[in-house]
This record gives sequence, structure tokens and C-alpha cells, in this order.
Amino acid sequence: MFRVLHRYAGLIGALVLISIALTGAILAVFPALEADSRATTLDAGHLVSAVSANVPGAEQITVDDNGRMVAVRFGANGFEQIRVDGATGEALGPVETNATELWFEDLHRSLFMGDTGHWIVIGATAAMILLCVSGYVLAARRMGGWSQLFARDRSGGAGGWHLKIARIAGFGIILSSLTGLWMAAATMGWVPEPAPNPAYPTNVSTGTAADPATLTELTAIDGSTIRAITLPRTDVPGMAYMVETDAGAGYIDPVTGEMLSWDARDGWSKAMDVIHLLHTGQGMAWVGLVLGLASLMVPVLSGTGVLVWLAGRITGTRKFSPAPKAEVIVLVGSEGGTTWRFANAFGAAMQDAGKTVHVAAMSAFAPNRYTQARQIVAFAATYGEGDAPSGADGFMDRLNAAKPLTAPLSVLGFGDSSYPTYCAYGDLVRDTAAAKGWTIGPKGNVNRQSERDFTDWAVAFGQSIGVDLSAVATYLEDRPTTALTLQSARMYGEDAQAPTAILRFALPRVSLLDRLLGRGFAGLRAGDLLNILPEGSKSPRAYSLASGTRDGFLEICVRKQPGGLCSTQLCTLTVGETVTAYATRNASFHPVRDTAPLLLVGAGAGIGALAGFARENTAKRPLHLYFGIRSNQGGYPYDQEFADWQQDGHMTASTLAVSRGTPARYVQDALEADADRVAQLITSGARIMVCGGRDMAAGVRKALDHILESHGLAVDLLKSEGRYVEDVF
Ligand SMILES: Cc1cc2nc3c(=O)[nH]c(=O)nc-3n(C[C@H](O)[C@H](O)[C@H](O)COP(=O)(O)O)c2cc1C
Repeated sequence: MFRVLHRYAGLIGALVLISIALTGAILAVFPALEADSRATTLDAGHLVSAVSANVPGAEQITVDDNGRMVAVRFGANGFEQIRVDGATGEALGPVETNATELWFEDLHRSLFMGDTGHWIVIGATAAMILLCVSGYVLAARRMGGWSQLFARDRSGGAGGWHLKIARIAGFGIILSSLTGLWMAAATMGWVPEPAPNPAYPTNVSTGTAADPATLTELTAIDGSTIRAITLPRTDVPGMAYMVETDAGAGYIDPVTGEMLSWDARDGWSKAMDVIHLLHTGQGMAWVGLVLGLASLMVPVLSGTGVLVWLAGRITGTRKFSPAPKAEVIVLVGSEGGTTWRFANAFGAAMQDAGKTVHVAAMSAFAPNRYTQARQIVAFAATYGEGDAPSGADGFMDRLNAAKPLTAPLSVLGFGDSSYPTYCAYGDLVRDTAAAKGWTIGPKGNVNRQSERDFTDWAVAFGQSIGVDLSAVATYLEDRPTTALTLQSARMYGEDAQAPTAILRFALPRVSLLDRLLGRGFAGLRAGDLLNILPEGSKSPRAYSLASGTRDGFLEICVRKQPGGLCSTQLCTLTVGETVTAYATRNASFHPVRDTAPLLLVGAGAGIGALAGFARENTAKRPLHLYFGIRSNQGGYPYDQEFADWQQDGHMTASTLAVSRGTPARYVQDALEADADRVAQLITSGARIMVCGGRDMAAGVRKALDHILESHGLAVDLLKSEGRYVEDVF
């Protein structure tokens, strides 16, 4: 329901909302431009005396919300409004209306359409509130609960920006909209006007009026609190000063200076003042500027929102049911995105078999919404050392907190059997659920996105509930792949039986849509993955990118594996030949954008991503590299670049460990040898990124634990703080 509300309220109102928001943002600047620094220091009596002397015939003195003081008198051409210097009471010249401000005000309040426009604006403002509230509900679901609303979000593209901006700007937009609606209601007379209303005195003295600067009650009023003073007419005896201040309104006798009647401003009227201030910023310019900034985000949010919606339509995502209506809940724990392909295929096959299906990220796990669920299925990928993928953020906490449902939970793990922690996260989910009392459905693992593993499990699952899913593989939409042309190849380490190639491919043309949606080959960064489909296999192999889209080429570092299908094909590729590939994001292995030093540790082909981080380090943050290779005879990968980058500041220092050199040492030995410097870097806040083989990563963890022990730190602690990340293969 919230998704439909959010989508349609947004699409219908987008243009009107953009116009209201932009004009609101522009109007918010006027108070800051117009704020009058000549606020008065005089009391009301001396002010009236000075203004009367400078503007003969003045009948009223008013002060607007920005402190501009105006004297009004009846002259030859009717009423005249004269700006007055609050500090001296001197006349500054006729008031000039700001035509631009009036134009924007008219557009903002009624789209130049009078009452009809006013109603459209009221409707659109209400839609804006619905949009923000439904948006917050969706954001909380996506982040895994309200307590996680502001947790770090690693998604990129239009959707990522939409979420990041909306979470912050939403509060300002809601505040502006609510106060705007209230003011519109007040204009329409739907809320009582709370102005103070003192009784007109009947006992005003009729003698000669005294100099206002001598009237006790008038001079007792602080001039800076005045909103308006109406002066008694000299030709009509028995008239009193009418004074309106921040505190209330009353009448003062012009002869005796006595306060004849007074009506204090009540709480209601003060609340209206605050609402007015919050909406217009008048009287407190910075509030206006903050809210104006939030309003400026409305067009950005409309644009990114439309792109998210378009992306769903263009990729042809099948329409699944909302969670409370679905019999089958499919939850996806993915990092690189490939698991979604299987989940969507499974969901579509189940739907065509007559089931109502809901497909969502594991991070959106909300068991209390699964009121019709008969089956819950989790497709869970594994990362790092058996860790959860980012798409399952918060899942385990909620599983632990939830009461088991009667619907059984089936877990299909996605992983790679070359990892010792093969599908470990899927196993963890299954074991935890079983321990909590959930009934566990058919289990299975999918190795390297094997369609056969997937089909085997799906068929077994279907049988368990009486549904034929033997054709599930036909629902697998293939990812769009691209032919990449090799531009250059550099080979190293052939003497040491560790052939490693740096392959540079031409960046394919990136469509505008991909660029806007941040997908395909658009917006890639070093550390993202280039998935290559070797000839003769449907199973892609992922290589870390050593370059980003901005570099204008795609570079990977490949270690030739004995008998390896893909690495052999890549290492024998010649310039001008092509490979079939697609790219996926690996946001958990991007350097966090801050100024903390980077400590990069890697070995073998792991140097690719690390070299990419140095290449993109245009901000020249401190960057220290420890890098292990088998032999440096005849050079090693990126040897020339490292020298250049150290010269131009992209890299602070690089330390090489050669396992078949003299002295023979691994990268962890190099870290131990530099223990003091390493400890100093980490204790001063460095972020550590490790890339390469599993054994190397385990050795590095051990060495760092040893180095950090005496400093009260450990790798696990750094990991939990997000300061230690690994990309291990
Ligand atoms: C950096 C990285 C680390 C991985 N770590 C593991 C692991 O520890 N255990 C495992 O079984 N699979 C591991 N895998 C394999 C993925 O789980 C597997 O490719 C999965 O299908 C990816 O799904 P996704 O694209 O939806 O995230 C890893 C893959 C990458 C790229």
C-alpha cells in the first residue's frame, strides 16, 4: 500500500510539487536579503516622537517580521508608506514593493490561478506530506527497521541517492508542508484568528496631547517589540494610542500616558507566530534557508524517484504481491545482485503456478506482515569469511527477535565452493531459525550461480508443496552481457610459475539511461567486479576492477590458474580480441570517502583493486601499500605506476615482499617488520583493505592481531567498526 501511495502521489504531483518547492526555496531567501539591520534601540514613546517629527502627519507606524519599519500617512495622493530608520526615526523614502517577491508569492500560493490554484496547491502540499511519510515507511523497511533508518546505505545509482537525500531532507519538507497547510487553513478562515483584541476605552482624556516621549506607559514599551502603533488624530479629541507588541495589544491615553486597556497575546497566538516563522523564515532567516534547502531537494527527489520507477519498468521486473497478501515470501540476501535473478525466476515460476508471491531483500524481513504466508524462502549469498551480504543487513537481529511463524522457512544458499566457508551464511540462517523453533523446508546450495543446482533445489521444493517447477530455468533472464575488446596486455611472473596479466579493455559505450540509473558499465569504481563468461561455460568468473568508468578503460589483474578455464583464456587473449562480460558493484570494497589514511595489503592478483584505489586517490590522502609477489625478476605488476604515483602523491609508500626473493618473505612478514609504523597508522585511524588469496588474508589478520595486541586493538574490533574490509578469493 505504501509503495503504491508513494509512487502515484509522487508521479501525479511531481510538477506542481516542484513548482511549489522551488518557489518556496526562492521565497525563503528573501527574509535573509531583506532583514533590516537598523533595529530600533529607542522606546516606543521616543520612537513615536522621532517618527512624528520626521514624517509629519504620520498616522501609523508598522514593523514587519523582518524588522523593517514603515510610517503611514494620508497625503495628497492618498495613503503614503514611508520607510523609517528604526534607530533614529528618520524618513528613508517611499516603500518600494518587491515585484519579484510578489510574483513568486503568487506562483507559490496559487500558481497564478486564484482560488482554483490555491486548492491545487493545498492538494499538492497534502500529497507532499503523504509522499514523505510513505517514503519514510519504505526507507525504514529497506534499512531493516526504524532504528536503522540512518544506518549507512551502500547502494548507489538513482535509488541510492533518492534514499540518502530523502532521509534527511524529508523532515524539512514535512515541516514546510505542514506549516504551509496550516497557514492556508488560517487564510481560508478554518482556524480561529488569534489576534489580541482589547476593548476600545471609553474614558480617554480630551485635554492637549503630551509629547509621546513623556508618556509613562508608552516609554515603558521596548521599541524592538513593536508590531504596530496607531497614533491618535490631532483633529479628533478623545482618541488613544493603539499599540500592538509581541506581548499583546492595548490603548494608551495621549494626555496622561495611562494604559487604558490591555489584552495579552495568548499561547494560541504565540503558536501561530511560531508556525508562521517556521514556514516563511521571516524573523529568523536561517530557519528559512534550512527549509529552503530542503525544498530544493524536491526536484532532485522527483527526478531520482522517476528514474527508480522507470528502471523497474524498463528491466521488466515482474509485478509481485505486497507482503501481507502473499502465500510465498521470497527473501533475497545479495551483494553483487546475481541472486536476484534466481529469486525473480523462482517467484515468476511460483506465480505462474497460481501462488501469490512477494519478493524482497532479506534486509526488509518483517514477519509480522506475512499474515497469509504459507512458505518463506530465503536466497542467501555468502561473503568474506562466511559473512552476510549487504542485502541481508539487520536480518539476523530480526530473526532472533521474532516469534517463529507456522510457515516453514527454506534456505537456498548461494556461494562458491572454492571458499572454505562455502554458503556459510545460508547455513547460519538455517541453523539459527531451527534453533528458534522454525520449521525448516527443503535446503540446498547453489555453487557459482549454477543453474543446475538451482533447478534441482527448486524441483525438490516444488514437490514438497505439490507444484511442478521443472521448467524454472526457463524463467532465468540472462543478464545483458557486452563484448569487451582487449586494448593492452602486460605479463609478469612467468619465470616464477606465477603468470599474472594486467589486461586493459576498452570501456564500452555507456547509454544515458545506464548513466542515470548507475548500472551496467556506468559509475564503476576500482574494487567493483568484472564478470567474465569464458567460452564453453555459462558460469561467470568475477575479477576485481583496477580502474573505474572515469578512467575510460576497464583493467583487471589475472593470475593464470593451472587448468583454469577462464584465466587461461584471458592470459592468452591478444589485443583486439574480445571477451563476454558484465559488471557488478562491490560497494563493500570501496574506500570510505574520508581523509583517514589507507593501509592497503594484498598479494598476487589482489594488487589489481589496490592499484585502482591508488589511481583514483586524486585527493592524495595518505596511502600505504604492502604487497606480496612470488618473484620480482623482470619487474612486477604496476612497478612503473607505483613509482609515478609515489612521485605525484597518489601513494605515500609501497613495501614489497617477495616470497622467492632475498630475503624471502610474505606480505605478513613485511607488516611485522614494520610493526611500529603499521601500529602508528592504525591507532591514528587508518582504514585497512586487504585483497588477495584466502591464506594470505588469514596470515595478514594474524600478523595484525599480533602487532595490535599491545595497543588494545584487534582485527575483529576494527572489522566491527567498518575499518577493516577484505576482498578474498
Ligand atoms: C568478494 C567475494 C567474497 C565471497 N566470499 C564467499 C564466501 O566466503 N563463501 C562462499 O560460499 N561464497 C563466497 N563468494 C561467492 C558468492 O557468494 C557467490 O558468487 C554468490 O552467488 C554471489 O551472489 P550475489 O551476486 O547475489 O551477491 C564470494 C564472492 C565474492 C565476490
